[in-house]
Formats: sequence, C-alpha cells, structure tokens
Amino acid sequence: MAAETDTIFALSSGTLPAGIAVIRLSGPKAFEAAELLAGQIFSGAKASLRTLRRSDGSVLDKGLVLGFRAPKSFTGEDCVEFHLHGSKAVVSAVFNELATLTSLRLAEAGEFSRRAFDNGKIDLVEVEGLADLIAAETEMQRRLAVEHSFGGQSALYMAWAERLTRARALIEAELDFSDEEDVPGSVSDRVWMDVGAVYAELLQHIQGAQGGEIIRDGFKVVISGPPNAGKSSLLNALAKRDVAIVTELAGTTRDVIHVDLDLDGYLVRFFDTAGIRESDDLVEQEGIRRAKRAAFEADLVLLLEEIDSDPKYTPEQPQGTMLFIGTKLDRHTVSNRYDVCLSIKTGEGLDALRTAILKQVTSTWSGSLVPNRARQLQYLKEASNFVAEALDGGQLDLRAESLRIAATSLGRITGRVDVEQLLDIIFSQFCIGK
Ligand SMILES: Nc1nc2c(ncn2[C@@H]2O[C@H](COP(=O)(O)OP(=O)(O)OP(=O)(O)O)[C@@H](O)[C@H]2O)c(=O)[nH]1
Ligand SMILES: [K+]
Ligand SMILES: [Mg+2]
Repeated sequence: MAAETDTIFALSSGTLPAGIAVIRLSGPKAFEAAELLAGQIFSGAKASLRTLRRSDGSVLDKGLVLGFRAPKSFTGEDCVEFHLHGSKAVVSAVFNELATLTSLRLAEAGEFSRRAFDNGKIDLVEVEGLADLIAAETEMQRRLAVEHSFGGQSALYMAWAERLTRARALIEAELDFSDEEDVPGSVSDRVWMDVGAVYAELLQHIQGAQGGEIIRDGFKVVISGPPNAGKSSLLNALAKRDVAIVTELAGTTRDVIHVDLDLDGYLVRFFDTAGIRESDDLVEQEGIRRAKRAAFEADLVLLLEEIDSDPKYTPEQPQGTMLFIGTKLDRHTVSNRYDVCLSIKTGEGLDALRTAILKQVTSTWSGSLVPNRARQLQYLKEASNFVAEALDGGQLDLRAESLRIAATSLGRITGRVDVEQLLDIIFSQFCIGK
C-alpha cells in the first residue's frame, strides 16, 4: 500500500514565470519534509515568512509557508504550501530538493482532488465543478461551476435520494406489517404523491441539461445566407477585428470560420460560412456542404440577406432557432420582413442584433441548478426511468425495488450517498412495532 501513503508535491499555481508560485505538499511526510527546507511550520493556516534551504545550507528562496493539519486541509491529509517567487529555476530547485527525500514524489494529474475525494472532503459532482471553475472563462461559466463545486448540486441529489428511500421504507413497512391493524393503509397515497413530485422535479432538472451544456461549451450561432449578403462583414464587426476575408466577389468564403466571444458573460461561438448557391466549383461545393451542416447543428442561425433582394434559397429548418437579418441598411429602408435590419457600414442595428442573440442565449439557462456532465445526465435519466416504473403500479415489492435502484443511481452521481445507510437513518426515525 506504499503508493497510497506517498507524500506528493506539485506546482499548484499557473504557468511560470509569475509573481508567485504555489507548491503544495500532501501526505503523512508533508510537515517533516517542509520543515527540512524551511524550519518549524505552524499549522492552522498560519503563514510564516521563511528562508528555504537545501540540506547543505545554501539558500533556495524566501517565501510564505502555510501548514494545514489533517483532516483540516483540501485533501484531508497533512498539507503544506510554499508561496515562492514564481520562476522556473526556483520551482525546479525546490522540486529537486523535495525529490531527494524518501517517500516524496511529484503528484500525478488530479491526484490532490483524488485524495480529497477518497478522504470524503469533496464528492464527484464537486470534483467536476472544481475542474469547471478552474477552466471558467466567462461569468456564467463561473456561476454554474460555483453551484457544482460548493455542494449545491450534490445537496439536491442527496435530497431526492433521501425522499425516494423514505418512500421505499414506508412501502416496505406496509408490506411487512400489512396484517397488523395499527399501520394506516392510506399512508401509501401520500407516499406515492411525494414520489410523483420527485419525478416531476427530476424531469424538469433533466430538461435544464441543455442549458448547462450551452453555458459550458458555448452557444453556437451560425451566420448563413446567399453570397455577398455580408456574412463575413458581420463576423468581423462582431469580433471587432479582421477575422474573415471580405470582397465584393460572390463566393469569397469557403471554410467555416469561427470566433468565440463573451457576450454579457455568456460564451457565444460565431461561425461564418460559405454563401449558399448553385456552384460548379468543387471547392465551393464543399464549402456550401459544410455551411449547410453548420447551420443544421447550430443553436441559432442568423439568415442574412440584403434587404429587399429576391429570396435566393429556402434553408432547411435547423435544429435551433432562426433569425432573419436584413443587411446593407445604408442602401435600403427598414423592412418588417426581417427580425433585425442592420448595416455594417454605419453600425446601425448591430446592438439590436446583439440583444436579439442574447435573448436566445439567456432563455437557455435560468440560473438554476442543471446537470452539466453527460455522466450526471445518464444517471439522472436512469433514476427517472426507475421512478416512472415505480409510479406505474404493479406489485408493491417490485415498485419498492424500482425506488431502491432509482435512489442508487442518484447516489452514483455524487459517489457518496450510500442508500442502505440512508435507510438505517430513516428506519430509526419511525417506530412501527414499538
Ligand atoms: N453598403 C454596404 N456594403 C456592405 C455591407 N456589408 C457588407 N458589404 C459589402 O458587401 C460585399 C460582400 O460582403 P461579404 O462580407 O464578403 O459577404 P459574404 O456574405 O461573406 O459573402 P460570401 O463569403 O461571398 O458568401 C463586400 O463588398 C462588403 O464590403 C453593408 O452593411 N453596407
Ligand atoms: K463576398
Ligand atoms: Mg464571406
């Protein structure tokens, strides 16, 4: 079991050079090892300024040292942090010194979080949330990750698992004591009503998954339309830089060109595509094929056309929403054939377009808790299927078994809820049989 008791260390801060580098140690030898370099270390998150030295007495660096005794640390083990000057040379010199000590080694990817999970400090949803929080680039990604990483989501799943288990306990009690007079038979009506309520909440939560995905992976907006409608000009205007080639030649854009933007805290991914028309040019044909596919897969299609031009093609109905955009407003007057009219030349209508896009994005996530991993969604669907089965009727013992499986599926999402333990707690609360 040596691997489990290794003391691990790693650079916990970002790319070097930086103002400060944080080196973290975790494991039974964390304090002992750190004290060899830095002298006595206090625990209780009290920081001290120390000179770090090699075993031969030569100075490595000077910095803050913090000690956290188990279990009051991120990993639940003894932990020490060095806050040093953020240079590659300092970090590698300290690493080399640490590596000379027995039972100390560099941590593997995710090993600190793994230990935190093993020691019950965080559950799986929180681990996933932390990864998202660290990767968050937009305000909404941060907000969503905060919900996941600080236990809000886990509490929700725990509460559902508990309600299902309580229902099952009551049903099993009814089965066991059905020939005794003092068990009220009408209990089951209330029980099934609450199971029905959990079912409705589960379904609503599952429906929110798409919103979670859009916050995490971005809202896909595809700019589509006939050649020379001004698609690439619009992409450049939104990006505020020259991303795509613009010329007066129809058929300029061939490849799908993509820019990520942060609109009011939401990640919105814009795709400029080839103008759609009949073409004999092989390269253009391929571009048009890609353009159509992109539009089909988009969350939102902006269908551009110069105002009052003859409709050149009828697009296939995309999976997402479609907005009709009239372009080159500087040459035409506003027409109510379009959702938005705009001119890249004057900038008129661009704000209205941004507002219209944001309206679509914000409708995808209400700010409530949503599953944001395929893994979470899979267990949620499994749970809801078994709850549906239990609600469907049939033999009581089979219905109780469906509830047990549903609660277990919910428990697997956090990797924490032990349904049988829940059952003990619940049973100890009622006194059938006295
Ligand atoms: N007057 C005017 N001209 C515009 C406007 N927007 C774009 N144009 C011009 O229209 C022409 C075509 O613009 P692009 O952005 O290349 O059009 P596109 O839809 O990307 O064209 P393809 O890539 O060929 O499909 C260029 O000459 C642009 O300068 C506008 O708002 N007003
Ligand atoms: K063009
Ligand atoms: Mg173009």
